[in-house]
Amino acid sequence: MSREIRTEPLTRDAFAPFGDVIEAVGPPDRIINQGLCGRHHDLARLDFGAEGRAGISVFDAEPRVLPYALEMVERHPEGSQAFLPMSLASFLVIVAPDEDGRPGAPRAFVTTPGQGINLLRNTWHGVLTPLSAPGLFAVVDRIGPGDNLQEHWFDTPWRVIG
Ligand SMILES: NC(=O)N[C@@H](O)C(=O)O
Ligand code: NI
Repeated sequence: MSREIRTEPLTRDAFAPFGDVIEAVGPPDRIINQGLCGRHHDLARLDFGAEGRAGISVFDAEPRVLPYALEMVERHPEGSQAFLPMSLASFLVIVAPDEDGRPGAPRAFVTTPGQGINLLRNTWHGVLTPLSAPGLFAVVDRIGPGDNLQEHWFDTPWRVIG
């Protein structure tokens, strides 16, 4: 079985089982600030559980290049995790379906500049992978008690190609 994953463009529909695409697309839901700002409202299914709260952190991640060796995926059983780039640049988003507690075949999406993403709670995903510098992202995820990280290391890495 090929261990290659070809990247695909990020679309709302393709990503919906895994999370949300956060972007200003189409007409804004509301015009605010005396008509000088369009609000694209409530774009993500955030979830921090009963014992958690929302936190905002900044990730400064090293850029990766394709082909990219995907050695592991992880997931956060207690909450969602959103990545909002602090620069107009594409980045790689790798997710995988769950199959009886293990990740199935991963999918690799490439965002367009201006897109951010929100991962639903317990969604298998690769760690943050910018494709250019600076790899600066605002990250909205759960702050709270308990272990919110489960990792799965592949016996053989997947090879993500463009
Ligand atoms: N561990 C951590 O905070 N980051 C990862 O969850 C990630 O998805 O990058
Ligand atoms: Ni994560």
